[in-house]
Amino acid sequence: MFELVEDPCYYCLCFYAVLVLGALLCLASQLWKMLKQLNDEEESWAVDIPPGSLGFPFIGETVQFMAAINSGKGFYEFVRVRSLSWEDGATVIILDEALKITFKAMCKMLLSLESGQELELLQEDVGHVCKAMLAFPLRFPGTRFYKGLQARKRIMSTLEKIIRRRRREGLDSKNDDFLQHLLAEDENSCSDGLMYRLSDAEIQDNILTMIIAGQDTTASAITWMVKYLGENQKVLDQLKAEQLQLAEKTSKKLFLTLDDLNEMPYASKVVKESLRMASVVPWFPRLVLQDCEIEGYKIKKGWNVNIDVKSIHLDPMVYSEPNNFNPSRFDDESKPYSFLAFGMGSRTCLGMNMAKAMMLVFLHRFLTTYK
Ligand code: HEM
Repeated sequence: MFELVEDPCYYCLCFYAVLVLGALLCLASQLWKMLKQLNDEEESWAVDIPPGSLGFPFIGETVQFMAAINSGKGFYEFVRVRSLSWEDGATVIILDEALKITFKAMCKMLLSLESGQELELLQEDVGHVCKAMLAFPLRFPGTRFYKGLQARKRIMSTLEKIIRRRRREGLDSKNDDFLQHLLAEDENSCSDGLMYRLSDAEIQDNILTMIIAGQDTTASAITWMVKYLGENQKVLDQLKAEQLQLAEKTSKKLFLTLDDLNEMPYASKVVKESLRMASVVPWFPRLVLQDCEIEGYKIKKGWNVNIDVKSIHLDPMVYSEPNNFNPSRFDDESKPYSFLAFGMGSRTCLGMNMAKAMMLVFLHRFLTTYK
């Protein structure tokens, strides 16, 4: 008969092994919980945080930072590659970026609003209103049209608050913008009793009209301009030379001035040629006020007619080789009524100069800052 006698050391070993395994499992589960918590927090914040990476848990981007310090390029390289998100080779949707730029510029000019939550909410709501303008007018919750109406109400109440704030601050406040001028005109018209006084609702409506008329149009003009430049290397080279030369003079300034814009003769022609080819507003509807005849055709009073701008801009009788992007065609004076990008006559675009300025500033920054 044998009796199995086990070595007490064997029990000890097993006991320690179980203990170590338990401790490892415990550690792993704690680590897992922490990582999950970090991940959840990151996801819940991801909507609001700036683009880029937070790096690894705990150590962040310390390794990359140390590598940059020790590299020949110096530590600022670490900041540089992270600050210009357009530079990381990612796809840039020009229209989206241009919409942000033009919205900001418009709000600054109209309301001196440059950043903050009010601006962000306004931009979102203006987007809803623009979509609703092209939607089927169904006033049911959930439809695009309904969302646009709700967004318009919110915009109006934000503008109302801004107007009230302005009136409280007094009209001699530091803001020199469109709203301030409208309010000042209003006060004057009240005191001399000669002019019609705009109600606050009319002022709000005017401001929203300007934003809608100016944001999308200018952003799409910028987008077309970038496309045409991308397809025409010679034009791009000539334009870049002009802008780099100007940049030498303006590099110490924070802002470009009107005088600087006047020193961009070639860029101005690039803007004009882009507007000609793109015809952002391709036709204008008009109501015929009296019977008339055009080139032998009788046009009756009361008819709706459209002025077909695109056809005029691409007519070979008006512009030679109209499908070629050639800014130098504007070296010579254009034929009368041949350039209709901003309309003509009493309804000419009110924001024409602002739109041209936005496009020129965009070109300058785009060509002197990015490849
Ligand atoms: C590249 C950008 C732009 C283009 C192509 C453009 C084009 C036009 C055109 C073609 C008209 C005349 C429509 C017609 O005759 O029926 C017009 C009118 C108008 N535009 Fe612009 N526009 C641009 C930018 C702007 C900006 C930035 C603003 C505001 C700051 C603006 C405000 C207006 C207003 C208020 C009218 C109506 C004028 C009136 O009916 O008396 N536009 N625009």
